[in-house]
Amino acid sequence: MTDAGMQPTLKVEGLTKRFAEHTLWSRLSFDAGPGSIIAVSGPSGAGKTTLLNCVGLLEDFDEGSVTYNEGTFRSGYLHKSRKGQRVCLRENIGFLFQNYGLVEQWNVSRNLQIPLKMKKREHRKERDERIESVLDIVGMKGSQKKKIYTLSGGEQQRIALARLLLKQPSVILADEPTSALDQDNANVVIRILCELAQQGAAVIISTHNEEIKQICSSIIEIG
Ligand SMILES: Nc1ncnc2c1ncn2[C@@H]1O[C@H](COP(=O)(O)OP(=O)(O)OP(=O)(O)O)[C@@H](O)[C@H]1O
Repeated sequence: MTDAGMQPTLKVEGLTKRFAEHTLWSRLSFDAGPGSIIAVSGPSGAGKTTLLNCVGLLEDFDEGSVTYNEGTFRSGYLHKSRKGQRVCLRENIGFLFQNYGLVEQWNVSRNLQIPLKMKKREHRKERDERIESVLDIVGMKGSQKKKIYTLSGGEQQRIALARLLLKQPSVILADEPTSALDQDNANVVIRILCELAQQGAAVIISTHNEEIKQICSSIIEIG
């Protein structure tokens, strides 16, 4: 998944997840380098969402490790130190969820200021220009003042994509990002994820969608 000699952006080694006596998946290992698009595939209940949550440091796992450029997170890391997790989430990881993950009561512009604020204080004009530019890319030009709850699901997912374009995370974890969308909106999601990969992100997508699997450099089957 990475070129020989190139440092992977993300390294997953021997990852195992259990709920009580039930082992969801065990000893999963894979690398993801800049530009790679990896599908996570498997039947309903196989643990695709749980895998993305574990790789994205939102949920602990029972064995193994997840390594980003900043360091390695081993099983139990959530009980030890949350600082590394917070830095990694802020600097490296971007999510694209089925429920869009936006603050519904805020308008589009305020939602899109979150990644910009996290990076550095920018001048207002430059910030607004960048927001305008990414909204144009996702086909949502002029929507800055609209409240999120007034937008359709497809429009909300476009705003979530605009947020990824602003944040430029090195790893993007997308959980069934097209499952609730019509074909036009699904095409936008696929196009932007490909662009983000071309710009150097490693993209991991849980999906049942055959079109998405076709753009992936590899597929991880679970369950
Ligand atoms: N906190 C939890 N405690 C116990 N079981 C859980 C917990 N979270 C998830 N599970 C179980 O783990 C299994 C995998 O769930 P997950 O949502 O990861 O599957 P999935 O492959 O993404 O499914 P789908 O394709 O339907 O979205 C399910 O049986 C679920 O009930």
